[in-house]
Amino acid sequence: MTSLAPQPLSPLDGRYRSAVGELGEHLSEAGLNRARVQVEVEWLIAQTDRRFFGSSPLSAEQQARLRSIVTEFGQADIDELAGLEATTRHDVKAVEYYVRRSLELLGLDDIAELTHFACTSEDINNLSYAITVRDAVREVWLPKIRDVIDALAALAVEHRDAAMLSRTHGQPATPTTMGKELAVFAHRLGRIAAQIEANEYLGKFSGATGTFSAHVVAAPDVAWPEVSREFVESLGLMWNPLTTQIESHDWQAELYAKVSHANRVLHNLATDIWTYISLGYFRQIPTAGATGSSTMPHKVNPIRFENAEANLELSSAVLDSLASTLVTSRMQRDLTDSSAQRNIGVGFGHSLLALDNIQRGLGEIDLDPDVLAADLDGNWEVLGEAIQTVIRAEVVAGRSTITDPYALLKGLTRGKRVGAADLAAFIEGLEIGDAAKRRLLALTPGGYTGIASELVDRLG
Ligand SMILES: O=C(O)C[C@H](Nc1ncnc2c1ncn2[C@@H]1O[C@H](COP(=O)(O)O)[C@@H](O)[C@H]1O)C(=O)O
Repeated sequence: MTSLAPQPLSPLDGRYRSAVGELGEHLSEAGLNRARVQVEVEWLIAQTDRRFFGSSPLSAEQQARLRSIVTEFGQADIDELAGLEATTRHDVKAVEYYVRRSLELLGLDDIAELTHFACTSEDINNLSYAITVRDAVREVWLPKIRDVIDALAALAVEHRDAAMLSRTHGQPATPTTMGKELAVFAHRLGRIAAQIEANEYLGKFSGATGTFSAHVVAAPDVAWPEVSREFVESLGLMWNPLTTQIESHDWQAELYAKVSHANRVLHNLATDIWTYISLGYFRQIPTAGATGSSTMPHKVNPIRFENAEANLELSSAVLDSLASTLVTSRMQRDLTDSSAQRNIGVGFGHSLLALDNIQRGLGEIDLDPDVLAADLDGNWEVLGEAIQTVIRAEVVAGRSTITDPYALLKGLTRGKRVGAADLAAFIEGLEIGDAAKRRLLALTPGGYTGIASELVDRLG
């Protein structure tokens, strides 16, 4: 048999590449290496700007040329780094050699020894992860979830007044509107997205065990913590002053817990829409040429929502695992974080894929008002709550002497099918005020939605 290898093992890099490829800009091996080069280059510029060890500030042109190795980082550089790592067997050392070679090519060999100066690998790695994860979240994941929230909000407004039977415990319950139910999800996801937007991205830059030992022995008079803080902040990150060799990764645990939370709410949305489709509330718009079932030609399956469900579970499994493992490291460091962090893109990739499917799925469903109306019309007993509540108010107001209205309505409706005529006859016979009676007689299941429609208007 002909060998098929090498092939991508992950579907994110195979069939789903087009949906999640944008994340690779940041959360791939190449994205990480480019950020590592950026941190090394910026550290060189920061040191020369401060004239460390008699060095001179680089000219604007020299700085621009140095920074261009970051902005023009491409396949040739990826390959060169792979070649260097094959020798060093140390990924960050390979980056250091790559930067040194770039300095040579730029005629800046005199500052070569400032490359990676006083740094441990984690000084470069933690800043690179903070940069790449921040950019992936802000430039890719958050815009996508905002697209989904916008699509949900638009559907909520569209179906603002579409009365729908509720189901609590799967049983017919006080009606609502489809718009209000979709608005609940938009509201929940909006809150979580705002929390994710506000997540902190911390960075440490303090040497082999977080003590600035090498820094101080090389230059005792420099205010190293201040230099470190300024450098970390210059990368748009928040300075972490107190760590072991590694950044403590608490910001990552916080972020992944929030994204995982968003995943679970999205999962709830996906399974609810799936259920509404199954009830016939939503029709799926068939795509020309597409097949639902390989054997049952009539079918249009809710595959967008089922794909999302599975990928949200996978994403949360990865992100929960990262959030859990990253906050522990034996004594001053072990390398488990390094191995685990290589899967950050997997966690975000499955979530992004699910968001893409939900977004597409939301664009392929049509509400069927006739099914909603028929379901409401078949469940007049849900008005039992309305009637017993009005009777209570009438009793308190002195217009009725009915004792235990709840029991009265329970006797009429519990576990029974009650039609419009039954209820009308029951209401006619009630000892309550005329206005209340008229209000109850005018009520239908579809009209018993409270202020569900107006609640949709509360969406920002
Ligand atoms: O500044 C340092 O390097 C400090 C050093 N600890 C290390 N810190 C960061 N990276 C390290 C460390 N050790 C190994 N490596 C490199 O990690 C890579 C692990 O490769 P893989 O198992 O493929 O994920 C692979 O490239 C390894 O070479 C220490 O001893 O404290």
